[in-house]
Amino acid sequence: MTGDTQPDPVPVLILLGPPGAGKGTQARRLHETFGLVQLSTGDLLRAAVAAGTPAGKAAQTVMQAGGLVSDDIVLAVLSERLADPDCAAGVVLDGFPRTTAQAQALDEMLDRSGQRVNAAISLEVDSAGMVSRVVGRFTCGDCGEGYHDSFKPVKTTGVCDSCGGQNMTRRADDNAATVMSRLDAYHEQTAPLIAWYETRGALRRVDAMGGIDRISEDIAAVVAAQITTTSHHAEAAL
Ligand SMILES: Nc1ncnc2c1ncn2[C@@H]1O[C@H](COP(=O)(O)OP(=O)(O)O)[C@@H](O)[C@H]1O
Repeated sequence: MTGDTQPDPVPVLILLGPPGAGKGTQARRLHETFGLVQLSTGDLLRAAVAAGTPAGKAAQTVMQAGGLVSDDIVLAVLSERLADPDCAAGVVLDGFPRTTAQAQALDEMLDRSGQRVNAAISLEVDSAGMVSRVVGRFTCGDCGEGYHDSFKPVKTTGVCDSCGGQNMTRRADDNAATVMSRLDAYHEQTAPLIAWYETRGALRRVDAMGGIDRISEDIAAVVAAQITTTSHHAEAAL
């Protein structure tokens, strides 16, 4: 420990990139490789919608239209989840921050517990190809494995190749019209965060157009360096 009140710093990683860039897939792999907790504000909001909470009811219409949910709602669901004990292992944020105001709020939130963003990893893709990547994708609701009608079909319709589950799910907002709006929201409100983190020396760029395994390796190299740095900081503070 670094003192009576300050816990050791834990890694805080951010995945940046448009819808379809592979943030969810790569965040899941970072969980498997490094034990980092995947915090997806999209998942947290979808859970709130499914549970019919006031936040979920307010978010639902905006999500169906492909716009951005208000910072107040997003910050509330995120900070509640961040307070869970498992997040002390380190987190990978997927889909957050999405605006400069959210990035500032995150810095303030982390600052209060002596933490900081270690790296914002930008998944660099050709945006023009993202609509076809997103429309047609589906996920195993049991193990989380991702598939696509054209690019990665299952061997047996309705059955997960990975775990054998028969619980395939498709997101309501993965239709062409909503994806176009989500891409517009990304370019207008989220893409400026790339320069924002670059200015702060935290940006790491990864080419995310190749095979999933190669991309995972490139991301893992960035994360491994950050985790080493974080533990050195903790040791130096002893
Ligand atoms: N940080 C956020 N700020 C505002 N809205 C968000 C945020 N994260 C998720 N959302 C809402 O949830 C939707 C789905 O987000 P997400 O699951 O991250 O998918 P994707 O990155 O593929 O668009 C977004 O279109 C938006 O309406």
